[in-house]
Amino acid sequence: MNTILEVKGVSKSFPVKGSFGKSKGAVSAVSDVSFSLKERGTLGIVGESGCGKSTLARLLLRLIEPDEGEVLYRDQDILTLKGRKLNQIKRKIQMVFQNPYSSINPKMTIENNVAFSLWTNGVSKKEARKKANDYLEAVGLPRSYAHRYPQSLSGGQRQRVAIARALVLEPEIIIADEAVSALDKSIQGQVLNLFQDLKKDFNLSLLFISHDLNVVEYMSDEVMVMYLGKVVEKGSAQHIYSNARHPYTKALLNSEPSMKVGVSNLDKHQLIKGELPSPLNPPSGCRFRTRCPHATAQCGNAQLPTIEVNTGHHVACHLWDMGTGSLSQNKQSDVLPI
Ligand SMILES: Nc1ncnc2c1ncn2[C@@H]1O[C@H](COP(=O)(O)OP(=O)(O)OP(=O)(O)O)[C@@H](O)[C@H]1O
Repeated sequence: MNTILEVKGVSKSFPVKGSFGKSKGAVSAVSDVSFSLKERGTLGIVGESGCGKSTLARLLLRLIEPDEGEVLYRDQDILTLKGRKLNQIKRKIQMVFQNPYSSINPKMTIENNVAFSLWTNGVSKKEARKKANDYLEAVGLPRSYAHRYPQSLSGGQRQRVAIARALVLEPEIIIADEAVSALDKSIQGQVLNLFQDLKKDFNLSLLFISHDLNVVEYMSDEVMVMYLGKVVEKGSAQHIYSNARHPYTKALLNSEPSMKVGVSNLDKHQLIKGELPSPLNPPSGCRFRTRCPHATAQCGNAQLPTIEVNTGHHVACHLWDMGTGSLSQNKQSDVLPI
């Protein structure tokens, strides 16, 4: 499969001001992140709240500008583009946000919500409405809903409208940022299946951002795990879920209750030890070292390499082959039971 999007060494810090506007430094939200998304593939991006997932998504859409790095869409660095050329590519990358209650306009009918971006791109009202109705149907909403207002729809139905609005511009990439997190568990599955169907029907490539490991496993061919703005591990979903090598990935997997039928791991459901360090002053070297039960003095070394432990499976940990299996096999004092 060809690469459709390649991200190289992207970083973003936000300046933070204290009282009287005095600078308190900068939050390192995304630090030297690189990955590629394959054409018609799904890359899941996973990590705890605050690890930089949404900042990364906003950087890819150029809603904010990175401090450094490259974002290549079909080999073209979109960070260097301006005007019409940039707009053409921006249409090809669309986003579905977490909250369907705030992301669609409550004062517009559903049809107009979907048609709006076509009007602003110069499509006639008649043509835009026709297309909007086609895409509402594609996401499973009856055409009779077209003249309704968002208030009359459930959360799942609103998210379908948000998906139709993203699709109507005929993108090649959809970035779904916590797109099912605000929905009831019973509705989440339907929306995930909708993404899977649409991906096939419209030849889409998906960047699927979520803090929910079960959701990411269900959706993704490849997975990237982030911690405090850094990539700690990436590889095929199979490698990550069956043979995780970074202590943070292992800890995350151990803290997630499985939703697979017949699997009960609630008894080993554990929280990761310690507090997330402040992104204003992240630890040097491996940013997970302050919470890692295996950390050594070497982990503070700023030049720690990322190691390819298997084809396409990269781990930012020099202890990747310690063979400890999982945190559940460590001393009980290393982990906190829920
Ligand atoms: N505009 C901003 N100004 C200052 N700090 C910011 C800004 N946007 C994000 N941050 C900080 O950057 C870090 C990463 O935030 P981000 O929202 O990208 O994480 P996330 O993984 O998407 O978390 P969540 O799932 O909670 O949204 C956090 O420490 C956050 O407080």
